[in-house]
Amino acid sequence: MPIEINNVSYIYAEGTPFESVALKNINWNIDEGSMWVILGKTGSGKTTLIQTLNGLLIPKTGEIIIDGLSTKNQKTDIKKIREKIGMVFQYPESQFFLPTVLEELMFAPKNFNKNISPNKLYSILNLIGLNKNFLNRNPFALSGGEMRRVAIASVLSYDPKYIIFDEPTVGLDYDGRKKIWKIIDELKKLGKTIIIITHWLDELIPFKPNILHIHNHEISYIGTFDNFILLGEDELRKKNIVFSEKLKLYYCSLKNNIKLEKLFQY
Ligand SMILES: Nc1ncnc2c1ncn2[C@@H]1O[C@H](COP(=O)(O)OP(=O)(O)OP(=O)(O)O)[C@@H](O)[C@H]1O
Repeated sequence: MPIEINNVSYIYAEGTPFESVALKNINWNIDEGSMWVILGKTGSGKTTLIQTLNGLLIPKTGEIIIDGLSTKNQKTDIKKIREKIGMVFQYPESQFFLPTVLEELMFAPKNFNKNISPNKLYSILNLIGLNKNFLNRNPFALSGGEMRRVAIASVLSYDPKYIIFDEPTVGLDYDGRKKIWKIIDELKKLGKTIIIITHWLDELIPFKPNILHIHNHEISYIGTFDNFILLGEDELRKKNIVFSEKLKLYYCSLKNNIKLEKLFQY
């Protein structure tokens, strides 16, 4: 199993008056090439969970194993884990710190002692839909959508096997969101394992990712996309999921076994 999360709990500031429980008894296996979405209302523990995956946070209770490497084993080289798990943060500008896009894209491979050929660089630019001229641009002087795509490119530059997206489409218009979902679709086709935090479930209908729903820091649902939707509007409202018109239509198509897939494509 490429990623195993075994009975993980996480408490911030444990043993102090500021103690705050973030995760309780999380058990989750992530297969290679699979796609997952993590849902849950604000404060439920989503960010904490993804931060435990690449060793940014080490749980005291339970264990996380990435391709056989435990994040809590003192002998594990945490850099090896970080190289496998790319994180695209919610606010891309928080990831940038160099004056040009080219330097941003070259930084991580250098850090992981990896070469990135010009061809590889151009294929990444092609995938994210930006031309060569962007390489000389200041990353802070790009539009929100362009910044988001450069942030994805900087993660792709070191070719991680697993890619985590924290709210990848937040703040973008329809066109910008569509571009991001198309990139994610390409990455899925390339065999990457993809984990996404989002609140907009209806945008994910074309992908039908597996769902991990967290409520009060515990897993309240783990399973397929369609079975989650089939829980229905009332049950999903309790899980803080907005049952949009699009989700309602999809729910009806599932209930009545009518194929409407084409309607939901980008
Ligand atoms: N650095 C921290 N110190 C103390 N408590 C924290 C810290 N970070 C998060 N928490 C608490 O842990 C719990 C889980 O937070 P987390 O950020 O993982 O939730 P989330 O589901 O990602 O929320 P959001 O959707 O708002 O990003 C919350 O109660 C939060 O207040």
